[in-house]
Amino acid sequence: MNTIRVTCAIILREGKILAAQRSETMSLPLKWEFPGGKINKGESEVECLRRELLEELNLSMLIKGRLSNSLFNYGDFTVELIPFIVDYVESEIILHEHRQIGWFTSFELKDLDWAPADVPILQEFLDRTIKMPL
Ligand SMILES: Nc1nc2c([nH]c(=O)n2[C@H]2C[C@H](O)[C@@H](COP(=O)(O)OP(=O)(O)OP(=O)(O)O)O2)c(=O)[nH]1
Repeated sequence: MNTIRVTCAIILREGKILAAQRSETMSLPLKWEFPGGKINKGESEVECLRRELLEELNLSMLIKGRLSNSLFNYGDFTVELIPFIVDYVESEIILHEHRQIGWFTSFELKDLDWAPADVPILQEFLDRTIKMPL
């Protein structure tokens, strides 16, 4: 089975978390996700995340930690989603691909319609923030 490796960022800013909604024309249309993207050949996970955040949102980042990878089989392919927790670095966010972004509390995040591969990651993140609030 074809597995694609995808990094993504849980971006924190003053107790809120950035989530991005995929556009109508992307795969998984209108699903919410953590921004990021596919790892290119020869690229490290961190290099990939840095590049994708700049390309998609014009955003710089400061890595704080990681969560567990999530494997999800979408039928034609499997995604291995590789999540990092990052601090927001002041910059003007410019949307290049997404329909919209929002800053949400942990509580609000649960109500979004997530890409399936994100669900275990969101759960692990929420479990952590209950033990150690943002
Ligand atoms: N960036 C990102 N992608 C995710 C998440 N959850 C999830 O299932 N995905 C999937 C969607 C895509 O199939 C793939 C990421 O690809 P991408 O964002 O670099 O590329 P793309 O939308 O152009 O994908 P595609 O049109 O080539 O299918 O991982 C997530 O939280 N963030």
